[in-house]
Amino acid sequence: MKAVRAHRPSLAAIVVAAGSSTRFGRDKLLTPFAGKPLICTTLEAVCQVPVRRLVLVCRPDDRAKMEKYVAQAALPRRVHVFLASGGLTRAESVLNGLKTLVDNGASGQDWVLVHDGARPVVCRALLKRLLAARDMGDIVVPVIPVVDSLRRTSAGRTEILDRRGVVAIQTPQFCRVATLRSAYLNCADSALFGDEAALIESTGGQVVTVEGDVQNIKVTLPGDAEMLEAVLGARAGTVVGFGYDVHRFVSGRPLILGGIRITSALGLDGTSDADAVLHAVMDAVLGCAGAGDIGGMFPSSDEQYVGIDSTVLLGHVMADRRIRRLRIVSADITIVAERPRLRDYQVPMQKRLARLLGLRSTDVDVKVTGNDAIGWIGRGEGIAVLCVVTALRPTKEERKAVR
Ligand SMILES: Nc1ccn([C@@H]2O[C@H](COP(=O)(O)O)[C@@H](O)[C@H]2O)c(=O)n1
Ligand SMILES: C[C@@]1(CO)OP(=O)(O)OP(=O)(O)OC[C@H]1O
Repeated sequence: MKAVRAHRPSLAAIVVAAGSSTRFGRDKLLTPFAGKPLICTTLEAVCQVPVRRLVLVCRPDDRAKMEKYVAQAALPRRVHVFLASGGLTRAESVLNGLKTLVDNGASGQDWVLVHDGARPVVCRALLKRLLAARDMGDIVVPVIPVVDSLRRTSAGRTEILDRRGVVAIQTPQFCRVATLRSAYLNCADSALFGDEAALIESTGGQVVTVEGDVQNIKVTLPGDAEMLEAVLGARAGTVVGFGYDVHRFVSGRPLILGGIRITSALGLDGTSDADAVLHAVMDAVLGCAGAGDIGGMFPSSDEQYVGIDSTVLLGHVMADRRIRRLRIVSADITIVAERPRLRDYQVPMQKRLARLLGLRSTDVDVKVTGNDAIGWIGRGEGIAVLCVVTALRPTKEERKAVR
């Protein structure tokens, strides 16, 4: 989040994410959809065109979480992200974003895309249509035709509305920084306007429309969650990664599995804390990206890994560029151990793993089984863990955008 020096016209984005999610029922922007918090998907989507400065406008209470999600998002290296505080209205939030943009070196001649944080699937083709129409008016907006019949309801009575020529307005809305700034300066009450196009038009500016995209949905109602998952799933390909790990029981070490301390007379031997569950999970995650294994990433010959907490290693795996580009969708784990009894730890492990992987606990399954007293596992000499992780691979467009 460092300052950028002013230069000839460049592209910026303001993403407004300071709403209260009242109609959705929980904080939709921080909720994972198809394995990624919604806001990360939106930020990645808007950066499919060469954005240099990106202002994320959020509620002051969400600032720390948003900083974390910005760091998690797979954004191109050219993008400098700044956070701004939201206001009481959308207009106030956009104005705060605009001030932050200008304070961080954007010039009036720069171009800005103002986008709803809750529209995570804006496609590159739509962004390019906006950029191509930049000189045709004062602000460019995407629109889609209204296909349903319309009625206005009031006090129990309804009246038919003529839908001919009626379009629904989407975001991003695209204009010069100076155009947006002067619209705010010249408008008595910007809160009266629902979007930037209405505001700019009210001060005499010309609005240009381009074709929007029906998939560019604004996640608003609880039912939109399924629609969003379906759109994201349809756009990406599923990949599967498999992981396997074995560690030997020894005395004098704690037993840690899935990031949870287990009551046991014996622990597992290893360079690290020997958390075989996390090791199998990490290998499965890496497998989804074709990124090798943990032995290659964290060699046992390297002293820095002696006694290391495996949740720290998982943090490194999740922060790897190749992994950040994926959407981890599910993890299915089987622990093969004759003893100790692990049944009571299944749910705590499931919850811990879900948090570490950024998943809902229903997307993680932890199974435990013995080995019918057969062989080395049956004799209680060690344990084995198997794990399958599924993930969505980014679309070709997303891969091109993040180098
Ligand atoms: N270390 C273990 C192994 C098994 N369990 C629980 O017992 C069930 C039956 O185990 P099998 O060895 O017959 O597959 C298994 O589903 C687990 O619920 C356990 O708690 N700890
Ligand atoms: C976790 C690492 C870290 O050096 O070591 P160990 O704890 O020995 O675990 P193992 O699964 O045998 O090897 C993977 C290593 O990356």
